[in-house]
Amino acid sequence: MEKILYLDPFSGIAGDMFLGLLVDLGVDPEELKKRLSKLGVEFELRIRKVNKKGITATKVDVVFPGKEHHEDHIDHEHHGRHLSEIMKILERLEDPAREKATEMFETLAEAESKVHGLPKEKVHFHEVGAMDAVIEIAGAVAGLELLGVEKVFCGTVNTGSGFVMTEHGRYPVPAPATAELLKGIPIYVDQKVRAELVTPTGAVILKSLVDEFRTPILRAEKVGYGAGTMDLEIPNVLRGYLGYIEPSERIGDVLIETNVDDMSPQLFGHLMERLFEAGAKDVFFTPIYMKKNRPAVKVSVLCHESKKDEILKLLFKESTSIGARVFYPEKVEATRTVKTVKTEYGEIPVKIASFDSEIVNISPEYEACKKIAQEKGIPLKEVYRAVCKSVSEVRDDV
Ligand SMILES: O=C([S-])c1cc(C(=O)S)c[n+]([C@@H]2O[C@H](COP(=O)(O)O)[C@@H](O)[C@H]2O)c1
Ligand code: NI
Repeated sequence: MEKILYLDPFSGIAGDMFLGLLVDLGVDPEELKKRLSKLGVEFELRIRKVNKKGITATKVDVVFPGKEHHEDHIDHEHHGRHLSEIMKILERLEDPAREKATEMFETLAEAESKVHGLPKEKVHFHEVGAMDAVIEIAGAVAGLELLGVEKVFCGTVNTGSGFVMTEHGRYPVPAPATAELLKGIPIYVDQKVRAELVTPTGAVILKSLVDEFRTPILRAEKVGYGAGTMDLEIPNVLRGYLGYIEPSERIGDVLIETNVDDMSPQLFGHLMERLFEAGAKDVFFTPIYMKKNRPAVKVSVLCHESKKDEILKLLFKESTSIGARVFYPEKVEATRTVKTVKTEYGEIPVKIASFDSEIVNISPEYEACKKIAQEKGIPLKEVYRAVCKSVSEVRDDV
């Protein structure tokens, strides 16, 4: 069954709140620190239990040596950073975290660039947030991997309201960069909570890591709370449910099929393009022989049931079909997690698929293997061999 995380941001989200939630849900801080040590940045994760209006939550503070209280003064060593400097740091991560974290910082830079009318390369990340955001964003990606979360859902996001002091001066809440990042995400500006509940880092975590903004029917195995810094009249925490989608929810997709025996082959390419544009998750054509051995093509379209009518209408408009069959397939998938194995060429992430509590597939992370093959000047298949050798030796632990 698909392991999911459902976020309930009734008090918004910031980078530290998301990290606190992940630890509260079971991420091992040592394992998280180990993955983040690849950044080559000296920092500590100060983790403690706090009480927010009666709710016990986990608070994570990113602390840089000698900069114990960076909130009350601009920390000149971390004073503002340009995108290029930050990218060099994030490039030290291993895939898939590297790719996702760099994409998230690009997104943050694009928002800041749009708001201030600056080219992305000239964007100057706000002093206090720059290095915190690096750790918080890389930690968010690594933490989801460590929890084995396969899909993230999120409810409507409370942005808070009022004004906040930033390096540009008093800014409206949500801050302009936050508002830019929250485009397309369901939000509400809670006039009763006069505080900044969503920061740009929190917003980019939602934008890049949430798969669907809706409340699924789920069964939670764990409920966690990540604490924010401020004390508000509401509990300033980010709540998250770790669990599984309820079977009835799994019938989210429909499979639409129709046989077409009198349509010019030229039209099939256009039909496929239009179906994908309309939001089909997959489209495929199967050659078949119908009654009296008439050659034909079975057109199959997989889409979310909310798209069914739109897809059916398009199918009838763009093909010669006037009828279709609609199936409600139950989707069965292996559970996927990422683990790191020690090999003679160093630690390499492997993707593990399990079904019914049994490992059914193990595949080395291609980008990480390719990087090692290039660095060591050895064939890629040699790196794969070393991974398979290590996996077979430690299969029980993997
Ligand atoms: O970090 C960035 S890009 C940033 C942009 C803006 C603008 O609206 S422009 C404002 N801020 C403010 O800095 C603090 C910390 O934000 P983090 O995302 O770094 O936690 C917060 O008050 C933001 O509103 C940051
Ligand atoms: Ni700004």
